[in-house]
Amino acid sequence: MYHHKNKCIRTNRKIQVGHVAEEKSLQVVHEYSVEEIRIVEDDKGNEWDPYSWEDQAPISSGTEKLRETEVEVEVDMKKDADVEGPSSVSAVEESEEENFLRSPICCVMGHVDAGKTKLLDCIRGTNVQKGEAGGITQQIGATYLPAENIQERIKELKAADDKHMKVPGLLLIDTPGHEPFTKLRSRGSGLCDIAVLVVDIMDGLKPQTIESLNLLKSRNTEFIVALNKVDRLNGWKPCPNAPIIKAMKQQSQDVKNEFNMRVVQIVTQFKEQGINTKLNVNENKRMRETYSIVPISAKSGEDIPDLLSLMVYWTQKSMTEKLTYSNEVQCTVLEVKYVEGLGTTIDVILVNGVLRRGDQIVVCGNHGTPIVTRIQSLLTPEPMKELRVKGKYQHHSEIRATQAIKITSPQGFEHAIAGTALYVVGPDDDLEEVKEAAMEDMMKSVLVNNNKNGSSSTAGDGGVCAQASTLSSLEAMLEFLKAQEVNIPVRGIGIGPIQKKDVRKASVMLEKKILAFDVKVTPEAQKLADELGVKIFVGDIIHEVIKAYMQNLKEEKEKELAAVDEEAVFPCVLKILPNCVFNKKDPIIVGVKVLQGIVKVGTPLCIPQRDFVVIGRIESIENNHKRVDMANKGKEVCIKIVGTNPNQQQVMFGRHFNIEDELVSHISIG
Ligand SMILES: Nc1nc2c(ncn2[C@@H]2O[C@H](COP(=O)(O)OP(=O)(O)OP(=O)(O)O)[C@@H](O)[C@H]2O)c(=O)[nH]1
Repeated sequence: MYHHKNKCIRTNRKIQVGHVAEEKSLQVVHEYSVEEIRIVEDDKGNEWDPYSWEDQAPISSGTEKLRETEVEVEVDMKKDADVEGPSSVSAVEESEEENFLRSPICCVMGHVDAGKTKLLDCIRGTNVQKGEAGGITQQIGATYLPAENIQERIKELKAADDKHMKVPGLLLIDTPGHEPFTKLRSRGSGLCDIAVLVVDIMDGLKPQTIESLNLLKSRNTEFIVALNKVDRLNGWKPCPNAPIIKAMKQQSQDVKNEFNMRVVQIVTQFKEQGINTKLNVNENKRMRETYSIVPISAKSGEDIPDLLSLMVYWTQKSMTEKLTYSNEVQCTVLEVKYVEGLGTTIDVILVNGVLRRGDQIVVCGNHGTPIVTRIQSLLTPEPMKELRVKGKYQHHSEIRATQAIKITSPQGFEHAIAGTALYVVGPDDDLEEVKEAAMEDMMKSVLVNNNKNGSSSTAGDGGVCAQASTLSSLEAMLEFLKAQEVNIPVRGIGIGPIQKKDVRKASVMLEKKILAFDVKVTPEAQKLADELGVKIFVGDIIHEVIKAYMQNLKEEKEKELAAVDEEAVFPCVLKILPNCVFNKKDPIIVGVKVLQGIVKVGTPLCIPQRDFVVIGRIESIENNHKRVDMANKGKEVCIKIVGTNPNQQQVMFGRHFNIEDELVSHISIG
């Protein structure tokens, strides 16, 4: 017996169970036929006789308001006989998993003022754009478009007749176009299955269009170009909601000429970015190689149905695997927001799985500790409304993906971090493991992002651990560390006070150093650090932490060289190889052949032919790009020579010595 707390509807010889997308429509997750059903009883105790339904007019979506009905369905299905479903959703999920598609997530991107919000307003029939501060999108908004609404919008299209909509809807995410919002943009685009790149036909490609394009390219995300504001072409005659071909027929030759000229210009601009595009006049069958351009007006509505239809049919046709619904919860925090009366809430995108009221969840916390709480309420805006816009929320006991949801919890989400994953703690999960996984995931993504954006931290095995009080201060610190003049590679990161586990992590690294910004070191951690030889540089100002680290590095180098001084110098004679002078002055980097003896790191070198002028000391030796400590007679290696005494005159290849001179170990130096 399955207990369906969802709304359901009866149709001829069938009962459909699912989630209500809006008053009159149901996102069907299971359909039982008359033959499968034995008893159906609703929450009022009324028994529904399936066999008499044949004679009744069907009660189906669009004909009457759906009732909040709790139904008990006793189903005579052998394959489901052993399954005890805790709720409607889980009762159906196993049998449906194979062929149930989730709604695609579509991210709307583009340069500032290209018309992203206006486009969404036009699709929804709302006016978010006017309500935004200065008309600028400040956060990522999300809107769910149920299939029924999409079908309504595209019903006039010829192509819609012979296509079947398999996805339950479309989740649209509006991202800000202003420069400071790069992080938000990458957050939104990271979630999306397909994107709409909005380009103003009058402006063409602008810096943030190119930035969005690069994000999409780096993530291999397919996209459609919405060439917006066609109504701004001089002399344009508006044709609301008309397909572009029809609208173009109404235009004068001058308008057509200007349109063609601008399209050619924009196609060329995309080509310059390595992207092939073409107007989507007939169906674009080579969409992966050639991206479609759909000319639209978000103001007067031209070609919007075509754009919607392309988004839906292209995703469901080409991304079946990606869109196949999975029970495993995949959920990302998009925004952390304080809402009057609700406290600090999180807006999440549920990509897969089900969230239920009362679920225990784990979310990454800004101070290094994860937030463990329970879902107090699951809220969605009314369908076709935006999550950002204040209004009435619908309350749910459970929600199946794909959806944008506002979540509240008893203690709020004050320190939750946007852009990180939300985990549900299942009955068999170990809470500690889930907490660790949540924080690990976040740390990894911060480090990967940092490395991707040009950090040198991947160079060699070296690198420090960086730790700060909050995520944003950690990100700021990482920015400083990778600045060209500093360039300190980072191997590990952490948030919050330095504890024993952080010291242990650093102790297994080559450098054994922690740079700590604005955090405390627990006494136990400091004790362990002393035992394990981990150096911790702490400070409230990033520059000072870096300065202390640099100073220590310099002192260590000097100590190393001094230690080498005390060692016996091995005699060697080196010949400079032709075309192998890579740096002419301090540090001199040259390829040499060992003619006599052994060349070792630390060996001071001089030039007998030039009055034994000392050119410096060998700091490192590389053989086939690998660091070595020494090289024997006959070997060809690359050596780096650093000056020994800052007060001495700098020796330079080409001025003080040249290719004919042999380099010889200087036995009496030090
Ligand atoms: N004529 C015309 N104006 C439009 C169209 N689409 C948008 N606009 C106008 O362009 C301006 C910017 O539109 P928005 O929708 O706020 O642009 P946006 O891309 O969301 O901008 P950000 O949120 O700042 O990134 C507004 O004044 C809109 O009214 C269009 O199709 N035609």
